[in-house]
Amino acid sequence: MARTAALWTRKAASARVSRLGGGADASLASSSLSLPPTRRRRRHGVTLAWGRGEGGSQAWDSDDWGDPYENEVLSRGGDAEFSDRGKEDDVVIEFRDVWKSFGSKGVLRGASFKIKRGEAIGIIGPSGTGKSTALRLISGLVSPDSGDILVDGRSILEDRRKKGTGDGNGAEDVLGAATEGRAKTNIQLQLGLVFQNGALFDSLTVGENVGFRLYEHSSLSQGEIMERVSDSLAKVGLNGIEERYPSELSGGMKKRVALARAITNDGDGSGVRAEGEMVEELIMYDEPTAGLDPVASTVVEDLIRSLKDKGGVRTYIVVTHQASTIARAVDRIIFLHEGKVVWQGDQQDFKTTKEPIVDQFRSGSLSGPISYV
Ligand SMILES: Nc1ncnc2c1ncn2[C@@H]1O[C@H](COP(=O)(O)OP(=O)(O)OP(=O)(O)O)[C@@H](O)[C@H]1O
Repeated sequence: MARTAALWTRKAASARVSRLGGGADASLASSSLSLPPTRRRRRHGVTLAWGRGEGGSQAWDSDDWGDPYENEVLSRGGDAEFSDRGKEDDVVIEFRDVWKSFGSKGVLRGASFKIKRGEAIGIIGPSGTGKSTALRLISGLVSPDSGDILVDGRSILEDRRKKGTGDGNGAEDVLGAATEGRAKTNIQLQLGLVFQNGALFDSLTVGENVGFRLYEHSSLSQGEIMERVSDSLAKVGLNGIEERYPSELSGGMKKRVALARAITNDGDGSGVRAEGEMVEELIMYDEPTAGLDPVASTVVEDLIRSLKDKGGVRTYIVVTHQASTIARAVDRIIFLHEGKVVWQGDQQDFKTTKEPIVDQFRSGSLSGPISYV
């Protein structure tokens, strides 16, 4: 913590200035960055890598673009009191009739699905249908209004009931859990969330960005951290760029750096060791190829696939609109429409299904059940 605090102090002023792009995102960045990153990182226990906002490099996505303290609530895993009831061995994520609104806008409206350990899942569907929200719910950046989410068989609702004071759904309960949960919760399931865009600290070097989690959480020496950083960068095909700054990188490189950050494991969770390396149990990629040219997209798609194939990532979820990413990086597809799962199937099914919503989405036709009016 001290190391990052020093790092932060040294670079905070310029980081704040460089990240404030204007508008709503500026206030988000401002509120996010008004706290030292250590406090924020402790809140959700997931790896946050790519951020929202075209061209922006927000380091942290505070989700509701509101209360940064909400992130405190849902550190995933580990507490001995966390219920194992209902656990299915190979189901790593389960949504049970999940509802989520933002203000008066209903986003998820009874979404239910299961993701098994080892799957390469695509969550697709029309814009605004709640795909990114689903990732945020899994990572604990927001909490459901009703329904439940089981992470590795553990009910977040029950967890919050135990730790909080309310019924597991209300804001008071959330804050109650936050207060108590921070000290008690250990990370058991290694989760990584890779946001849509950069989310690199502009004022930190690539090496400092990639090693950020380790500076925050581990007791590793500087040398050990830099060794892990180099390993992660090598895995994404970016050897030797530790001293560069994000502004010196292309969009595709930034995405790969963010990916390297997501897989740089501090080893304090229960990720399983395989051949001496930590395994990320679940990585979630939010539109990892958005804005990339076709070849750069292929590089990222293959990288996502190869990180799993080589054993560094056990399960992943990709939210994407890109046909190439669906075809190349995904085995099974969950289709969301108007906040519900309307179709699920594998690649072959996706290509051939006559389900009207999927058919329209696939063809890009203006006529059909999907309406943008
Ligand atoms: N924190 C928030 N506060 C207010 N509204 C939000 C918040 N997060 C999401 N929304 C709204 O919820 C809706 C669903 O957003 P979400 O990002 O989950 O959709 P999506 O399916 O990922 O869309 P896209 O494909 O366009 O990225 C959108 O209308 C969005 O503006």
